[in-house]
Amino acid sequence: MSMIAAFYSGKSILITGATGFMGKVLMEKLFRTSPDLKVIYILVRPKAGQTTQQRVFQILNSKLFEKVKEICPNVHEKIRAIYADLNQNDFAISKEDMQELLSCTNIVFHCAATVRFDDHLRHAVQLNVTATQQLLIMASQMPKLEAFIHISTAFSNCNLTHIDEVIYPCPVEPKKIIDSMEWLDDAIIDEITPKLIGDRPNTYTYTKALGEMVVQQESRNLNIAIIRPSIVGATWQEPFPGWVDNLNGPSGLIIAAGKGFLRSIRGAPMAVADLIPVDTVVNLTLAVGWYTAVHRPKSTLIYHCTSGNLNPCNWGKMGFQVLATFEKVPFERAFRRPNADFTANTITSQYWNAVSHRAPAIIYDFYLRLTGRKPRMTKIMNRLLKTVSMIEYFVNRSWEWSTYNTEMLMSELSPEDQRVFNFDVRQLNWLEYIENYVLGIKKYLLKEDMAGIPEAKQHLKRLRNIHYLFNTALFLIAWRLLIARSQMARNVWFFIVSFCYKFLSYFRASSTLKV
Ligand SMILES: CCCCCCCCCCCCCCCCCCCCCCCCCCCC(=O)SCCNC(=O)CCNC(=O)[C@H](O)C(C)(C)COP(=O)(O)OP(=O)(O)OC[C@H]1O[C@@H](n2cnc3c(N)ncnc32)[C@H](O)[C@@H]1OP(=O)(O)O
Ligand SMILES: NC(=O)C1=CN([C@@H]2O[C@H](COP(=O)(O)OP(=O)(O)OC[C@H]3O[C@@H](n4cnc5c(N)ncnc54)[C@H](OP(=O)(O)O)[C@@H]3O)[C@@H](O)[C@H]2O)C=CC1
Repeated sequence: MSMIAAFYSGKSILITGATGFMGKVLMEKLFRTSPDLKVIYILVRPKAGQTTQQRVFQILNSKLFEKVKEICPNVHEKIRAIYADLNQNDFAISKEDMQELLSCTNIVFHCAATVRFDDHLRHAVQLNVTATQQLLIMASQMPKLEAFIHISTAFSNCNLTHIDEVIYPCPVEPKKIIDSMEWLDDAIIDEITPKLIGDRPNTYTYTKALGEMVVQQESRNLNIAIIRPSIVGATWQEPFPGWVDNLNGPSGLIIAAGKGFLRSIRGAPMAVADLIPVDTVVNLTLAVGWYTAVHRPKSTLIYHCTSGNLNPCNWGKMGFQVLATFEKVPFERAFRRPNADFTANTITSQYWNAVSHRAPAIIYDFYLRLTGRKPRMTKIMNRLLKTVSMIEYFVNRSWEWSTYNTEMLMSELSPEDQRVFNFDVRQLNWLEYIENYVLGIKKYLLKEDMAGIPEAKQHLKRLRNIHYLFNTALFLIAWRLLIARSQMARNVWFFIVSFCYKFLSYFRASSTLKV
């Protein structure tokens, strides 16, 4: 019997960010392994015209929850969706709901965050710092609380190259930042943002670092742990391989490469691609919840959930396998044949951006205009280039994260728990994982049917022929222009033509002699 699964039985668990990528996998695993848990409270806001109940209904009826519904048929009754907006005071939770949360919650998993790299500092602080502070204040009023697990990111200290499982202080105190966001206007915040984030690349990593400081400062006598995952990718094994439902991390770029939009990215092929499957993160999170509640460590422990030091894979290997998978299972209706590569520096990157990204987009938009349709490719390309520019920081560097606490926890688990809550990334076969990831993107994100693969392959052949035709035409035009202007080019041309003529004549003569 799994001790961790047994621990969650009968518990009331509060999850923030349950509608997000990681939150859904966390809920799924909890229901599948501990169907006897009492209730999962989730803080949800209405979104995209859907009420909180409709959102929960949609999640429970998704493919991700198919197994859960077999194991825990009354799962609908065990989820309590509480209307909440983490941007508001007291999260806009009603008095009755707040009372229930405070009096019943045993474990808190705080996953909610804004993960946008370019978020305005005010908003990023509100969600990643102030909301964390408020949740901790709530937690301190929960008499039955056994553990509070905060999800941060391994990149919260990406300004360092070696990162230990400790909290690194930021120069300005989070409380001062929170206060100043209340009275500074947007223009001033914009002006001071680069100074505040310093050598971090964006507001996301900066506010996640502030969030960790808040956790440390507000911990009081709570049992707290922090988990720092690196780049979270599709599921490795559970509930099935390759599940992914958003464009964050590499997923959006894999689509862009598979559809032929992304042809080059400035990156270091030998840099470590510190990807970590979402089910691995969730398994560690649940193990940490158990360990923190049962063993009550004296201080707040931080767990790195990374792959680089235990089972490294680099961007070159990853990109190569992504491209190899496109050969077997191409995406439908590609714009161009998938053929992306890493470039080494800014100059070559700008060259390829002009030649391989902007120029084809302009030509295609010209074609759309000619055929009476609305041009759209330049807009798509500009968006893609913006995304790429934000991600480049992470594909040009390698980091070393120590994993003492994570390895210590692994050794504390029983063999059964090590199997059911496996977070040993050394067992991960990267090539298999990446292939399943690409397949998962095709199935669950793009919702493409496997039956369409022959047609997708046929489409790629047509694109290849168009490509050859276009290049030949381009070459002939360029050559014709050159001949018209340069005596030297004319001489070369006549030399080649006469050489070919002599060559052919020789063969014709020798074949006549043989007869
Ligand atoms: C030697 C070997 C040779 C072989 C070579 C082969 C090489 C070839 C390469 C092949 C394939 C590629 C393989 C992988 C490449 C490298 C990937 C690197 C990924 C690295 C990620 C590192 C992140 C690490 C950070 C830390 C991790 C975390 O903690 S948090 C999680 C990460 N967070 C994010 O990823 C959020 C990123 N997103 C944003 O910040 C914003 O969305 C944005 C700034 C990107 C865009 O903002 P904007 O306001 O313009 O747009 P938005 O309103 O958000 O969306 C508009 C439309 O764009 C779509 N969208 C959104 N995000 C993405 C995305 N990431 N990619 C693509 N498209 C995206 C969105 O859906 C909207 O579409 P519509 O709804 O249709 O309008
Ligand atoms: N994905 C990754 O690569 C990594 C993620 N992390 C961390 O993991 C955690 C989860 O990330 P992930 O699941 O990928 O992120 P998602 O963007 O998929 O999910 C974010 C969640 O936060 C919720 N949320 C955001 N704003 C509010 C709000 N105002 N009120 C209520 N809820 C809100 C979202 O709700 P809604 O659906 O309503 O928008 C959603 O449920 C985050 O803390 C992130 O920093 C760490 C490392 C890597």
